Amino acid sequence: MTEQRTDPVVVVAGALVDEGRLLAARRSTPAELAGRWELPGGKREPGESSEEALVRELREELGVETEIGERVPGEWVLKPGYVLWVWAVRLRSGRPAPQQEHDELRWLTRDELDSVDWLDQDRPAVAEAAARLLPANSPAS
Ligand SMILES: Nc1nc2c([nH]c(=O)n2[C@H]2C[C@H](O)[C@@H](COP(=O)(O)OP(=O)(O)OP(=O)(O)O)O2)c(=O)[nH]1
Repeated sequence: MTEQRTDPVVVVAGALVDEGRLLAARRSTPAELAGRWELPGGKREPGESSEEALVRELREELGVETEIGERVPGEWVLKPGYVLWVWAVRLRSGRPAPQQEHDELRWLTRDELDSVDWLDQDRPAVAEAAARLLPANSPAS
């Protein structure tokens, strides 16, 4: 018998960077993920490109308009059948504010990345995004 294979579900997420800081978002749902930190985003809907999905998700989840930049190379398994793809994202307008899916947002310098409890499966993606997108040291204050 031939093995049945289906493509994994792609979760698209944004590495929003502003003034040398990366935006981390704390999930408020579902219960098993609540309190853990992630890169905001979500699943693509049928017919949407990844970039379109990400712009929509960031509008819904943070209330902002964004410009999608380069993809952060890599693909991270979130759970069986789900993979995470990440893009560099810049703010076009608005100031991110938590909506339904999150209850707190924080802008983190590279030195502060370990100060939040990232979802385990997000850690390698966050490390890769930070290595590519954040300055090596905290910006001078
Ligand atoms: N958005 C996002 N989801 C993540 C990350 N890491 C991680 O394991 N996940 C999981 C949580 C969810 O099971 C799934 C994404 O679902 P979601 O709830 O954010 O997406 P969505 O907005 O399309 O949700 P829905 O309409 O199906 O409720 O991936 C991450 O960094 N960002």
